[in-house]
This record gives sequence, structure tokens and C-alpha cells, in this order.
Amino acid sequence: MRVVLTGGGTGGHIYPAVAIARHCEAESTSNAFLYIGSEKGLESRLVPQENLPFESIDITGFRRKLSLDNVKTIMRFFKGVTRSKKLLSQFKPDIVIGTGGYVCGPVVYAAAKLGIPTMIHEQNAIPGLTNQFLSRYADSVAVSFEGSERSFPKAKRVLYTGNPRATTVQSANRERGFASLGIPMDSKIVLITGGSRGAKAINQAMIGMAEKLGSLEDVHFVYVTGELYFEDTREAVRSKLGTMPNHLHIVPYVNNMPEVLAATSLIVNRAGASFLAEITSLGIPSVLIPSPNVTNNHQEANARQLEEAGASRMILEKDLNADTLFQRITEIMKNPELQLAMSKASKQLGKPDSAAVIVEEIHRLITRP
Ligand SMILES: CC(=O)N[C@H]1[C@@H](OP(=O)(O)OP(=O)(O)OC[C@H]2O[C@@H](n3ccc(=O)[nH]c3=O)[C@H](O)[C@@H]2O)O[C@H](CO)[C@@H](O)[C@@H]1O
Repeated sequence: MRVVLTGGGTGGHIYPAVAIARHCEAESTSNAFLYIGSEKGLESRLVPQENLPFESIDITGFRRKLSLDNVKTIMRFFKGVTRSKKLLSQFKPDIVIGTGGYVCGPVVYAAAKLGIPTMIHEQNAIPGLTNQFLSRYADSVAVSFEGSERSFPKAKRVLYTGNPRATTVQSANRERGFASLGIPMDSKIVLITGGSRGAKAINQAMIGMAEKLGSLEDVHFVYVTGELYFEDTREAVRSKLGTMPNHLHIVPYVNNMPEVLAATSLIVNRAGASFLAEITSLGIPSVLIPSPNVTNNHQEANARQLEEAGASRMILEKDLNADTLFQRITEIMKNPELQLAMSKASKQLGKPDSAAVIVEEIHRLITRP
């Protein structure tokens, strides 16, 4: 099978594409892949690290307001279609799969125009702009939440698959998660992240509560700051505490996130959909702080699904500070029964067979008459 993957901007769009590639690879080592992304997106760094061949096209996103920039965006879109057609004609894929983000637009559109089977995957409960546009052209639309099929009324075929990252994390090695952070396996890990790019508001709360963390025995805190905020956050914590305590680990980014998640007892996070698929697949309790700066406030919609099921406690960003965050964390970490109940509720939402369902659909699309 020859597969083109496209998707990007942030980790939440990239890792599902990588997960699909990994599952196809596990089926047959002779399958070949090409990832088409944007040089400006996180994919230009992450995809080569995942050992997948990478080609780029130049693209920017639409502004929702009337803006002259949108004229340039339309011109770039059509240039992107031309470049995509060239790349697709060279690679000759059996299928093109888009996992969201602006870069998917010209690639999947070009594939549909060339008559190549296409599939798009939507991670969120409320679909992104690009996937909404592409749903008219794609042969198949895969959704991550049961019930969100109706968000794509113009699609030829929509099916509930879940997010393939839910499958990836199932086989992650917990011991390696502890070892990579230098944390003993009899400790508990509270992982705090702001999504794939980090979040300033969460970093501020992390800095503010750093001096209280020692009060929770045998708990190690892993702060994932995002590349952009790493130096400032680490320095702010260090100057506040005068030293870096053993139970506090500050890192810019985690490359082996599935392993670290497998070792995690509680996660504090934004409510990006790929992370949520991972934590529900593993049954990790969570404190979610949805980003208020996303299209249609979709992270809050994602977070509500977990909160209503009892898998998570939500803090809206307007209520976030060091005290509210620390209080939520201690409330859960000091109550093993609550942890267990949240963990069970979380696991019930998980869909660990997602990648297999998607790959079955790929085979169906490729072999149809
Ligand atoms: C601001 C923004 O637009 N956010 C969107 C973006 O979030 P974002 O890119 O933050 O995506 P998610 O939170 O869904 O997923 C992040 C992914 O990156 C991985 N990871 C993250 C940090 C790290 O250090 N290492 C690592 O490997 C996680 O394991 C996960 O697979 O895409 C999501 C999926 O469409 C959306 O729901 C989010 O609303």
C-alpha cells in the first residue's frame, strides 16, 4: 500500500496521522508513506523524527473576519493544489489521508480531483474549518466522538472510528516512562502540560504553585512547558525556590509521550482532542483547562464530555490560578477512591481499537471497484 498522510500545525493533528502510518506498517513492512505538511508547522520537526518521509507545501489559514490576507490565502491554496498534484503524481498513492489543519486542504482536494481515494479524520467534537470544507470531497470522513457524525451533513460517508492515538498508547512501556524521567517506579507522577505547544496561563499557575508541591508525599510533578516557554518557566521556578527540588521535573517537550502517559497517575492539561483520546484509552484521571482561544470553543466541548462522565474536573481559564489548580490536584491525589472512580470513568470513554477500524476503512476504500 502507498499512503500519503497530511495534517499539521499542532501535535493534535500530526500524531493521529503518524499513528495510522504505524498501524499500516505493523500490517506490512512493504507499505510506503509520504507525509505532506507545512514547513512552518510542528510537523516539519516531528515527522522526520518519526522517520517518515516529509515534503512541504506553503500554506496559511483563513481568517474568520473579512481580511485582505484571505485573498493571499486563496492564491496560496491554489498554488498548494498545483504542488500537491505534482507530489501525488510522483508518489502515486493508493490513498490520501488528512488529519486536519490548514495544510490538509490543498492536498486532499488535489487527491480528490485526481480520483485518488481520500479519507479525512476529525479529532474534535466540533469539526475544524478545513475538515468541514474537505468533507464534501473526501470518500470517507472518520470522527472521534460518537454522535459527531451529524457534524458532516455533506459527506458521502461518515463513520465513528475514535482517534488512532488511543491505539498507540496501549502498547506503551510504563517502566520506560518512569526511567526516561529518572523517577522511581514506586512514586506517583502528576503530569502537567499545556498541549503540544505549551500554554502561558498554565505555566503561570505552575510557577505559582511550585513551592507547595513538596507537601504531597511520593508524588513527582512533571511540568511540560512547551518549547517557547521553557527557559522562562524554569528560571522563574528556580528563582522562586532557590533550587530545583527532586520531585519537580521541568521539560520543554516530551518525545516519548505514550510511555510517560503510561506512567502517569493524574494529568493536568488543555483539552486538545488527541491528548484526550490517549488519556481515556489508558484510563488516566484528569484536570482539564480548555483553551479559550480555539475555533468555536471546541476544547470546552471536548472537556465537558469527560467531566460529565466523571473522568475529569474542569477549570475554566478565567478561574485558573495557583490555588485553584493546586486544590484540584490535592483533592484527587489525596483520595484514592476518587482516583479509581475517575480512572474507570475515563477508561469507559476510550476507544483503543481505533487504528484497526481506520485501517479496515482504508482497505475498503482502496479495494472498492
Ligand atoms: C490550540 C489548538 O489549536 N489546539 C488544538 C490542537 O491541540 P494540540 O496540538 O495541543 O493537540 P492535543 O492536545 O490534542 O494533542 C497533543 C499531541 O501531542 C502530543 N505531545 C504533546 C506534548 C508533548 O510534550 N509531547 C507530545 O508528544 C500528545 O501526546 C498528543 O498526541 O489540536 C487538537 C486536535 O485537533 C485540538 O483539539 C486542539 O484544540
